[in-house]
Amino acid sequence: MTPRQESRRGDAQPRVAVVGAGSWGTTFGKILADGGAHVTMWARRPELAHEINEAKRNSEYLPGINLPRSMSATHHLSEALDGAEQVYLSIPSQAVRQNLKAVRPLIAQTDAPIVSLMKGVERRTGLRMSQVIEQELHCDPDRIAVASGPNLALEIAREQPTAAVISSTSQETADAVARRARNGYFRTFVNTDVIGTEFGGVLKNLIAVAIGIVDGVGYGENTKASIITRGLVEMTDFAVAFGAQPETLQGLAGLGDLIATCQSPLSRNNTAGRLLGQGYRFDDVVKQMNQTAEGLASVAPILQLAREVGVAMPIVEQVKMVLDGTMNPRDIAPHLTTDDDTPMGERTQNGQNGGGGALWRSLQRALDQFRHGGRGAAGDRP
Ligand SMILES: NC(=O)C1=CN([C@@H]2O[C@H](COP(=O)(O)OP(=O)(O)OC[C@H]3O[C@@H](n4cnc5c(N)ncnc54)[C@H](O)[C@@H]3O)[C@@H](O)[C@H]2O)C=CC1
Ligand SMILES: O=C(CO)COP(=O)(O)O
Repeated sequence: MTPRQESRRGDAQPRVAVVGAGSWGTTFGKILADGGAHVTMWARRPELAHEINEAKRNSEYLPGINLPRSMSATHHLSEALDGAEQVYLSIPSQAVRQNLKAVRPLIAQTDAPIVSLMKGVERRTGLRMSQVIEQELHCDPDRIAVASGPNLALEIAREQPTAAVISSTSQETADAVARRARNGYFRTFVNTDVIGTEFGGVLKNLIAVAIGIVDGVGYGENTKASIITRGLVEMTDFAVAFGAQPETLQGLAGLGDLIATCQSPLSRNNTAGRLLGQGYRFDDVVKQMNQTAEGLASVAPILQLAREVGVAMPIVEQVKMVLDGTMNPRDIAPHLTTDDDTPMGERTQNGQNGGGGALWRSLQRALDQFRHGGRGAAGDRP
């Protein structure tokens, strides 16, 4: 039975499409199917589409996981997108623009929300994925949503209880996507801070690479806790400089994802860092990774963006030096090595963590409520 015929059987169910059948795309497809949708996956390789259809498995990316009957797959993009009321994208960030060129004519007649599940920036332009989508699909930003949070695919595929955040500049779009993408083990919160939500997902990957490096070297919990804490400061400074709400970085898409990714051996960014810390060269690490580690491609564009807005990112700078082979992984540390003699305050550049931070936050909140007719824009809300 073709995916189209199979989906006709479930016509009462809302239909959604997931473009990309790797570990996160397939897991998200399962989330949506377990939430009541009929899901059609687009897989680049026909043999993977065949395995999902016939065996209800994706053994390469999600070993041991049985997929729901209401999930099917095709390697024809047009079949996957046909009639979809929401479209989810889950392919490596560097391949998104090129794939969107094929998606565009196929969804020209619909106004289905487009949801980015990705956590990288485009290397060449430094653009976030929602910006690339807006450019390539020529669509209203209110139609675009992003999903983020502490979401290690295999744990969720095993139905371990997890929270995530769905963000869109349109509250209506965020709510519609959050309602569709939830079930008994996956709870979605919403916000309208797309910049903070996307940058949270991108930046935590870079800090997770740093954690992997020190883990590989053999350093212990003090080093890791120091990097996580100072890493969150770097993430917040960077994102706020680009217009994010600081609260978003304290939520699921910031601190939440930072904790999950830095702690888990399931994280590919963490794993790539660990190999570097063990002494493997960058090229060898890339060869060993058979799944996407977004952080490796995002380091350079993020540092370029940081320089443009004058934000210091000492930990990310050191990750780049280790990747480039210009710093011994043993020398990576949670401080700026060139600034050792100058005592620094611990707070973020926008004044978080202190009295100034509280004042800043209440001013932001007041402004925010004013802008949104009494409702705050940031903070993860059910
Ligand atoms: N795996 C996870 O736990 C999570 C991943 N993400 C994000 O999801 C995105 C996708 O990651 P994963 O699914 O984990 O990666 P993956 O490596 O498991 O799968 C990537 C998929 O994209 C396909 N692909 C690779 N190059 C392509 C190209 N040029 N054109 C079209 N398709 C291509 C692959 O065949 C594969 O199906 C990344 O941005 C990642 O940061 C977000 C949350 C959790
Ligand atoms: O984003 C993730 C968890 O939230 C997955 O992290 P990795 O891409 O490092 O595996």
